[in-house]
Amino acid sequence: MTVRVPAKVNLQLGVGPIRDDGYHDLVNVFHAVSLFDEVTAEPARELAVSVQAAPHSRVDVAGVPTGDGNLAAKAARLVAARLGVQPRVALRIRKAIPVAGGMAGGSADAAAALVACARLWDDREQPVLSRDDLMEIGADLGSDVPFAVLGGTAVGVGRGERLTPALTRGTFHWVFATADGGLSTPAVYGECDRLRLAAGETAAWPAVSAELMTALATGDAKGLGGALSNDLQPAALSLRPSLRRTIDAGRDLGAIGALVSGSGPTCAFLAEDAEDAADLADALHGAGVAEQIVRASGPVPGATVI
Ligand SMILES: C[C@](O)(CO)[C@H](O)COP(=O)(O)OP(=O)(O)OC[C@H]1O[C@@H](n2ccc(N)nc2=O)[C@H](O)[C@@H]1O
Ligand SMILES: Nc1ncnc2c1ncn2[C@@H]1O[C@H](COP(=O)(O)OP(=O)(O)OP(=O)(O)O)[C@@H](O)[C@H]1O
Repeated sequence: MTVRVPAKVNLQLGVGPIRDDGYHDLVNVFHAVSLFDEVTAEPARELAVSVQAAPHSRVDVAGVPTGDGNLAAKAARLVAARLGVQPRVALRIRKAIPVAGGMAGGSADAAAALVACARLWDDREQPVLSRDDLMEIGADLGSDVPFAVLGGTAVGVGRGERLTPALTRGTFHWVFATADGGLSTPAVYGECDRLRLAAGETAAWPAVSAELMTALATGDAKGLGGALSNDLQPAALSLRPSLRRTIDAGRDLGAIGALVSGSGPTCAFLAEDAEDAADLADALHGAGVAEQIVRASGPVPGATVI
């Protein structure tokens, strides 16, 4: 049983006030792009996880846990518990999504494991667990996991786990610049709070950008490029100042939108069409401002059995 699962970029990440549980209320417009991890689930004597870079990808998997710390292992345990079976499965993860890169790679693997294990253990005409059930289980694993199950483009509120699909038209063409070494998501949220406090700002309640929704619904790439926003970007730039040079290079080289992806350090650039994306990717490669340059398009479906 093999499941393919996409990375995400956040088209709008509005970060509201910090809540009593330590999370921030968000307006989080997720967009799934064609950069995929694959997770294969096979019956085994006991739960085991192996991780490798996908063929032709140069993802550094050294920091990814292979034991119970792996989000895919946690996902398998939760599905087994819900179905009342033992989690006797070997999970083989092949990663093309950068690790700790702000593209939700760990969440993607968790979503893939949810879908794969449900198929393996709940294989009847009327499955006990629906896609909605898997998204609900996923929310306990991480705020980004439900979206990796759903895919497409969607607006997330609460911690980002309560999702509504968004209307989109056509395909958007992206170039991603990965960085050497990741950024910790809690550290980036913490830096966002620190910067706001130091500036005497109180976090406003975020609202969905009408301009962004219109651009998505009409397939207007230029409009989308102008409406991209990420409240975590100042924090990511504060923790990794070299990203400023990457963002500026992308803009100078013709990107119609440029921002840090989620908590970073991957930077995302929007191009007008596939041809411009290829030119931009070549130019960014030549500029030497990133570890790797990767092209992808969106929206694409969420975790899918292949
Ligand atoms: C930055 C994003 O990737 C944007 O989609 C997400 O908001 C982060 O999602 P994630 O990696 O699934 O994060 P989680 O595993 O749920 O939370 C990790 C940590 O990020 C911070 N966190 C996360 C989500 C949220 N709405 N507010 C937060 O403050 C908290 O410090 C939390 O302890
Ligand atoms: N299957 C997995 N793949 C990658 N990292 C994992 C996995 N399971 C657990 N982790 C841990 O999670 C950390 C964050 O990884 P991840 O790649 O999900 O970050 P991210 O893409 O920045 O996440 P997000 O965009 O959701 O904030 C890693 O450093 C690693 O220790």
